[in-house]
Amino acid sequence: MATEEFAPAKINLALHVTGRRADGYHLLDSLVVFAGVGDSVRVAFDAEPGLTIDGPMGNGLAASDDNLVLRAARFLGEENSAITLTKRLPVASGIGGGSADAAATLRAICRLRGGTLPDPATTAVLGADVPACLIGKPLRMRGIGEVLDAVPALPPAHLVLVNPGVSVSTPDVFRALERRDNPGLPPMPALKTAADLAGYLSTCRNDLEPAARKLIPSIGAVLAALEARPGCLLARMSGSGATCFGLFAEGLTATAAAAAIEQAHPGWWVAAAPILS
Ligand SMILES: C[C@@](CO)(OP(=O)(O)O)[C@H](O)COP(=O)(O)OP(=O)(O)OC[C@H]1O[C@@H](n2ccc(N)nc2=O)[C@H](O)[C@@H]1O
Ligand SMILES: Nc1ncnc2c1ncn2[C@@H]1O[C@H](COP(=O)(O)OP(=O)(O)O)[C@@H](O)[C@H]1O
Repeated sequence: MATEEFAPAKINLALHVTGRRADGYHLLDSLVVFAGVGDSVRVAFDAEPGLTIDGPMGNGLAASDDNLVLRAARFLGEENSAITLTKRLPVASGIGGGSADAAATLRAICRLRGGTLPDPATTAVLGADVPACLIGKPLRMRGIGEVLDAVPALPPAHLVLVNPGVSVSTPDVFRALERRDNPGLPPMPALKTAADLAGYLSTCRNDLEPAARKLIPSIGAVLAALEARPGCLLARMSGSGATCFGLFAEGLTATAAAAAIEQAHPGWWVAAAPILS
């Protein structure tokens, strides 16, 4: 008995920091989508228990007890699962790879058991991004990540994701914020085209970007490389960085932009993928 689940990259198309709780966690207002690039998690109940990590980004990620896939298995009381994680997303990069892996593990275990998924809000103990990753569809994320609302259908659009090869500590970025009382997302009008989506996003922000850019100056070069590509409608940082996305209307244009950036910057991680609906 085994099953495999896709763990798509989480992208914060907009991320406003609107306050701070007494426990230090930040209140967010974020438009979150998922991209057609990600890790894979394979779970088996009838094999030697443990975690095996492979894939191009597997180096440097320990298969230790605190790995989010093992924490997710323990959350469901299935610590004796055999799990293989194929890591394609860069670690600590603002696209929620660990949270996506945890959510994929929860989905895989529930599928194997033939049971229902846990209430997403209860999974926030695994990480603030895990509830959103468990739903895996475009949504508005508030609270510290546990308040999730559906958003009107987004138009078809493509992303080019670029990471300069530098990992970022999420707590360090939150600590470096100069303001924590910013306004929330503006109301979202009907968005029919990718250009409409870019127009709306241009009225939004990623409030973590200035702090992240101070810590990782190469984020500026990543944004400039995306903005310089033909067809790039808008470029922004995702999450606490350092991964940035460029928004494109056409898949072929996005693929061409990704190829050009990869050629010019061999040390960067680059991927082109559609926004999942
Ligand atoms: C910033 C975001 C935006 O989606 O994305 P990433 O950059 O991680 O992808 C998330 O809120 C990150 O979620 P996640 O990575 O699951 O965070 P957690 O493990 O729960 O928290 C890591 C640390 O970040 C800080 N933190 C996290 C979430 C939040 N709303 N406020 C915070 O202040 C806290 O210092 C916490 O100890
Ligand atoms: N399966 C996993 N994949 C990635 N990171 C993990 C995993 N399990 C634990 N971690 C830890 O979680 C931290 C955040 O990783 P990640 O989710 O990739 O960050 P981000 O949300 O910023 O993209 C890292 O410091 C990493 O060591």
